[in-house]
Amino acid sequence: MKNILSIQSHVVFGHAGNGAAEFPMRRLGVNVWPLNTVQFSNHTQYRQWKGSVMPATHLVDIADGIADIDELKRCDAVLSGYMGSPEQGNAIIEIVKKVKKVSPNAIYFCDPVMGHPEKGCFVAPGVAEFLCNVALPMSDMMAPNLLELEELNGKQRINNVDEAILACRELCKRGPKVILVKHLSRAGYQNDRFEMLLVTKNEAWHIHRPLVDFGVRQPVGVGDMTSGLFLANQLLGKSLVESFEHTTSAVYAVMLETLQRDEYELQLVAAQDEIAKPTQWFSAKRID
Ligand SMILES: Nc1ncnc2c1ncn2[C@@H]1O[C@H](COP(=O)(O)OP(=O)(O)O)[C@@H](O)[C@H]1O
Ligand SMILES: Cc1ncc(COP(=O)(O)O)c(C=O)c1O
Ligand SMILES: [Mg+2]
Repeated sequence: MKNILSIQSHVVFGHAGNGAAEFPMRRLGVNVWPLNTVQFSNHTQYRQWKGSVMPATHLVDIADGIADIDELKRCDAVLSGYMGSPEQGNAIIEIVKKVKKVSPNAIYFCDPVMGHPEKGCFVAPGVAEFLCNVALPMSDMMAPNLLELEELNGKQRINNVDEAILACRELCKRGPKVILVKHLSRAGYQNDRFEMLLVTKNEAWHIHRPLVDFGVRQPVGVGDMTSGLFLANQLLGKSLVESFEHTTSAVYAVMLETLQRDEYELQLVAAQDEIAKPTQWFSAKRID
């Protein structure tokens, strides 16, 4: 059994951060050790929430506790997502180093959540800089959306798929071996499809799925679920392309279930069999 130390936000009501990634990863058949960076009542796109950001020392403490019972060596991957502060980022990097020391093959998968102020997703000052300067060179895999990719690549605007591939290759030169662009949005080929890219030094793959029409109230946590599913697939020994295709297909099934139930929060439990074995399969196309 593979073990993922998943360091992300936790919401008590609904699904974002660990609350969006943990169950789908477990449903695929990997162990998850959730380490929560914040505990909020609900995700921040409700525009009001209660709760606390964990002190950075708490994160390292928990990892040290696992090391003290001599179990940190069984960690196969660290996954990081929404960070409550740049200090938490430094703590996460310290944890990654501790894990890699006792588990040299462990991978660090960084989902560089930077938020969308215009969408109501707020990230503390300094987190974006931390992700660009510190987390990027330490990570083995990264999963930015388009805005995050632009930010990581020196704030240069990306207008199309070719430019997105080039930007990913620039990131590959600085650390990560695999870049999953989990939402191409306006840089994609078509504006009536949901598109993603998978880029390594030598390959680039493109995939698309239909847009599901939620109107203005788009579900949150989709990025977190996407990163979690991709990493879980990788740890299960799937190829990059199969991981990419399964992730797209499973996320689409959850989106459909959510729309059919007329819900705002992702319907992870209702769609669990579809997460494991999606009925509709989307295939990736090699474009480079
Ligand atoms: N098939 C789909 N149809 C419509 N909207 C989708 C689909 N898949 C994902 N989305 C939405 O697209 C957005 C992706 O958001 P984005 O900010 O680019 O990535 P992230 O989820 O990491 O923040 C989310 O609001 C999500 O609800
Ligand atoms: C607490 C929390 N975690 C994580 C996220 C990221 O969610 P997404 O996967 O949609 O980027 C959000 C977005 O608002 C959030 O409020
Ligand atoms: Mg996101």
